Amino acid sequence: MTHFDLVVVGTGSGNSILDSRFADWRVAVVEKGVFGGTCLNVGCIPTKMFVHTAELAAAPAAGAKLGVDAELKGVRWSDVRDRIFGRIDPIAVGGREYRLAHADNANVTVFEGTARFTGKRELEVALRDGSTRSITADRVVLAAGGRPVVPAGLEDVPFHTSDTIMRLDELPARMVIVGTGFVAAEFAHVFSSFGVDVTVLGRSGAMLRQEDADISARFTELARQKWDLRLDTTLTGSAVVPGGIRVDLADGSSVETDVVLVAVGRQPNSDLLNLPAGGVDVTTTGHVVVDRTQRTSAEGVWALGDISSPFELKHVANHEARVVQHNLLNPDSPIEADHRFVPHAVFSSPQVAAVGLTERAAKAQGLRYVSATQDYAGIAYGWAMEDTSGFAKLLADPVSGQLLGAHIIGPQASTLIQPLIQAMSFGLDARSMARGQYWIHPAMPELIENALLNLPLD
Ligand SMILES: Cc1cc2nc3c(=O)[nH]c(=O)nc-3n(C[C@H](O)[C@H](O)[C@H](O)COP(=O)(O)OP(=O)(O)OC[C@H]3O[C@@H](n4cnc5c(N)ncnc54)[C@H](O)[C@@H]3O)c2cc1C
Ligand SMILES: NC(=O)c1ccc[n+]([C@@H]2O[C@H](COP(=O)([O-])OP(=O)(O)OC[C@H]3O[C@@H](n4cnc5c(N)ncnc54)[C@H](O)[C@@H]3O)[C@@H](O)[C@H]2O)c1
Repeated sequence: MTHFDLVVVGTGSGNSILDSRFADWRVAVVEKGVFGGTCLNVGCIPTKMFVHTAELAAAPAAGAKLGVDAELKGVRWSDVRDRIFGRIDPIAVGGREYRLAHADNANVTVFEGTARFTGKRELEVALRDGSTRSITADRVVLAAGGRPVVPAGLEDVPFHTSDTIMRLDELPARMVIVGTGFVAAEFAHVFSSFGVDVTVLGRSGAMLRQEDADISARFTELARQKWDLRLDTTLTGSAVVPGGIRVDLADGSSVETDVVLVAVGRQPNSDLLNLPAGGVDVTTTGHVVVDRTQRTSAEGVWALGDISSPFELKHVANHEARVVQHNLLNPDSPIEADHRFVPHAVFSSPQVAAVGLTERAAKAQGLRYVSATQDYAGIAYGWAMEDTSGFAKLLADPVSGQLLGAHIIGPQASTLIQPLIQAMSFGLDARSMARGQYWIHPAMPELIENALLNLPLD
């Protein structure tokens, strides 16, 4: 049994905790998979590299209505894939090497295997070579993330998740995507832009239904023009058939495809950790229970990121890692995580970005609010793009002008949202934000300026 000052389980955001301030701590890092976790290897970073490439592939088709006749000659899938992972894989390898061998990490022991609790702050690691190691620690950080959920009905066919779909050997002609959330919206955009015939299956009647209803409705309407949307139905079964895979739906229809991508959400990896032995409580969804300082129910055990957060976003995992880092180093002056205004963006086509309350949530909370929208079509840069479907929607307190929620669907939504996140985080009211600064003309942020001015404040 080896004792450590600190054990970190998971090398996604957990890996960023360690720096020179821990140089005289005895630290163990446990990783069962690839160094760097989901975001680097199978999440945010490669997906956005594919999304950017998809936008280039889609551009010729979009040019025609502006009078530019261009043609997509082809997508060299294996070159795209190998360029992206040729950049990412060495980062994961380098991160592993750094922890294993660099002088900065003389105090760090890396265990490559799966950790599970055997007692309070006592862990057993099943190493990849088949052996086990028992370790104890004064402090444990759980940063073990989550994994894709696989629905029933796919027992008899091969299928992909976001973990594997980006490494396909070749681009298929047809793809069925099960799910209508972030992963479905982003990969439907990527693969359809590359020429794949995409079908999306959803249980509910809309895509991105967690978004504000106006955004979800607009996204669904646009998605229907590009992808075969089969909504309000569920997958009941599937079979391998000559030439592909048949997916059967509850409405009695079926779809034939070459590849199935499952995108129905993620579950925390808490079940791999034998948490009851460690005294660590979980919610009914399997998320580790944490207080505002990221402490779990077990003394000396902290958690961060997807294993404990319902947000399942990298910027949240990184923020929580900084909170845990501070609290490990400064136990007498702990800080709290700030989850007031957590933004997100869906990098599909169109992009969607949001922060704060949807109109549905504002109503449910009984808040007094006013709302306003501004179409891209009504701003000069929107004319330049000939955009006819994008808009921003703001919700604000009618008296104070404080923003309650902001929702954007359209080009560069993920960037345009940032000043609104800033305004909400620092309490800047809509009037001051609109008129207390210059807005560059005729740039896209005029969308935000006009949406702010459209708010019917008291
Ligand atoms: C396809 C996709 C796209 C995404 N895009 C975005 C995006 O654009 N923006 C955004 O903000 N977020 C995005 N996310 C979400 C983001 O990737 C996650 O929120 C983030 O990576 C979570 O970080 P984490 O450190 O909590 O967990 P992870 O990065 O998942 O790290 C957990 C690590 O723990 C290891 N582990 C698990 N159990 C054990 C165990 N018992 N013992 C040892 N090791 C263990 C795992 O192998 C893993 O390496 C995306 C996710 C996916 C799937
Ligand atoms: N741009 C980003 O920030 C980004 C991108 C990708 C993923 N992510 C993160 O990863 C998480 C997982 O993404 P996701 O798209 O898998 O989940 P999600 O929660 O966004 O969407 C899952 C969808 O699948 C539906 N669903 C659930 N069970 C189903 C079933 N049996 N059959 C059909 N549909 C079903 C749900 O109703 C939901 O609409 C997200 O919550 C997000 O936080 C973020």
